[in-house]
Formats: sequence, structure tokens, C-alpha cells
Amino acid sequence: MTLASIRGLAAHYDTGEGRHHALDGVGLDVEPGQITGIVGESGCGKSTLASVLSLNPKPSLRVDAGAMTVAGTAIDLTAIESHRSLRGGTVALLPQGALNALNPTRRVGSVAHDILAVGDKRIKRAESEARTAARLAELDLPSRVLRAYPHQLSGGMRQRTVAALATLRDPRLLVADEPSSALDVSSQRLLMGLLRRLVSEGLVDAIVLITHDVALLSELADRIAVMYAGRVVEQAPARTLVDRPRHPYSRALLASVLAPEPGTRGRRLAGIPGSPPDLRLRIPGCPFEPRCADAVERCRTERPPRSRSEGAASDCWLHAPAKEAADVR
Ligand SMILES: Nc1ncnc2c1ncn2[C@@H]1O[C@H](COP(=O)(O)OP(=O)(O)OP(=O)(O)O)[C@@H](O)[C@H]1O
Repeated sequence: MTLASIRGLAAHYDTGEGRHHALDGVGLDVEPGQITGIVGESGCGKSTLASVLSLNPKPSLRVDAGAMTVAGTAIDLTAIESHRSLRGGTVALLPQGALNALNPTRRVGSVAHDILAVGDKRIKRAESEARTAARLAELDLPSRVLRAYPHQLSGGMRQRTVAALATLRDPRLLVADEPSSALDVSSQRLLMGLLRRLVSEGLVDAIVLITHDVALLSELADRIAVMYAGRVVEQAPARTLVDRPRHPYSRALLASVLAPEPGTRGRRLAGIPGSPPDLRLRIPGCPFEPRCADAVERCRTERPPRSRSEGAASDCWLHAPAKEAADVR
């Protein structure tokens, strides 16, 4: 059974400069036993989607429409806070930046005790230490980490410690939002191996991994969802997506490099002209149309339907079933 499912999710932030439609009708299925990767350029809505999926949205986010279920529970998207009891135990977030995620003034064991006490108020210190030490050991960390402050750990150890804490209550779904972006290459490898192990050893049922790194996802993910301008424009088994991307944006993404954007942790697509649309504007058709070499008139005016083939789905008029696309071809 699908572990988490999202349908037609639309959400916005109101700012002094106008309303940003960060998510515009997103659909996503997360299957148990799998790592689902979400990839896309800076500002396409990845973190916003991760925040909703992990039941941890920014207070300023407003959901306009959509439906979501997680581990059999229907989530009230207008009152996500009301589901906070599912955080940690059912859904957990592995955040970016291990250093910021750990409290510098507290020992790891003491933080771990508080996390476990959320699920079991009467848990004894000895038991929480034993359970935490076991989870640390599964991530190749010695039990002395229990008594360490964050600054006493190396960067890679800190990130694994954060992963241990995030999974301490054996969440069914782990949402990892760019967890490796601040790490050196060898710590990145360790962390990615760890994510794979968490799923293969059943410590979590499924992982959603947000990244701008398509190469990494092609090695690690079972499925990949490609986001553009607040929408998931294509999702497919990882191999299928890498070998035979269908959506013109996915093809451009795979053919190009995502170049660092100065002053942010984001990435923008280099190598194809133009830039993503301003999310304050409502886009009636396909948001990639202005940059798409294959676009036709209808792409500008009508939202492309979802077409499916070989376990893959893409939203593009060029792949629409013959009846719907009759006047395109
Ligand atoms: N707190 C906020 N207030 C207002 N607008 C926001 C807020 N957070 C995000 N946004 C806007 O929502 C859109 C989606 O942002 P989001 O952070 O989800 O994208 P992203 O794909 O995760 O980007 P990045 O890869 O740079 O982290 C962007 O246009 C962004 O400017």
C-alpha cells in the first residue's frame, strides 16, 4: 500500500511583494521500501513540499487545495499543526545542516531522551540511552557520542547523529531536505549509504530525498519526481527517468548542469535560455513553455494533462493521449 500520497496540492506564501504560489497542483506517491527523490531548480518548491510532507510547514504557508494521506491517516491540510503528534513517530524530517539541527549547549544523549519521551513519557534514562546507543551503533557511531556536545563531533559524525536522532522513534516516512549539501564528498557518501541502509534494513519504511543533484539521485533513488515552478512535471522509476526522460524540462535538466546560484544554497539551470517563471503570476498552461523548444500554442493556454507509460507519468501536451492532443499534432 502507498505510504504517502498527495493530490492537487496548491499552497502559497503572502509577502510584501505579493502572493507566491509555491505549490501549484502537486501530485506525488511515496511507496514503501523505496527512496523517492525530488529534484529541481532553486525556488521550484522542493522545500515547501518537503515541509508539508513532514507535517512541518512554515507558519506563513497557506494551503489552498489538495488532499494528503500519510500511513493511512488523512491529513487536514488546513490545520497541519493538528497532526503534530505524528511528527517523529510517523513522519520525521532530516533537515539540512547538521550543525544547526543540534543544540550546541546540550549533550546528544539528553536530546535523545527528550525525543523518546515524546512517545513514552515514563521512559527511564537508562532505557533511552540504550536505545539511542543501539541506533548510533547502527550508524557506525560509538556510544561515547551520547555524552558529546555537537562541537566535539566531526561534520560527518554530526550528520549521522542528526540522522540517528531523526529516526530514533522509527518513523515510517523520513523526509530528507538536502541533507548532504553542506558535507564534504566522503561524508556525503557515508550519509547516502546510511539513507539506503535505513530503508533496506527496515528502520524506516520509505524516504523522500530532496536534492538538486540528479547524478546522486540516479544512483540512490528508486523513483524520481522532477519539479518545476511549483509542479511535479514528471515522475518515473529512476533508471527510466535517467535513460528516457519524457518531459522537455527533465530532458533539459539531465542534459545540463545545475549551476550554483550566487548568495544562496540553490541551483539554477545553466545551458538553456531563460529562467523559471515568477511564481506570483498564475500560469494557465505549462510553466516551461517559454523555455521549451517543442512548445505549441496550447502549451501556453491550457494545463497539460498527465499521461502515463511504463510506470512513468509526465505532464506535457506532446505526450498527451491522441484524443486530448488532437489539435496539437
Ligand atoms: N517563508 C517564505 N515566505 C515567502 N515566500 C517563500 C517562503 N519560503 C519560500 N518562499 C517562496 O516559495 C517558492 C518556493 O520556495 P522553496 O524554498 O520551496 O523552493 P526550493 O525548490 O526548495 O528552493 P531551494 O532549492 O533554493 O531551497 C520560492 O518562490 C520562494 O521564494
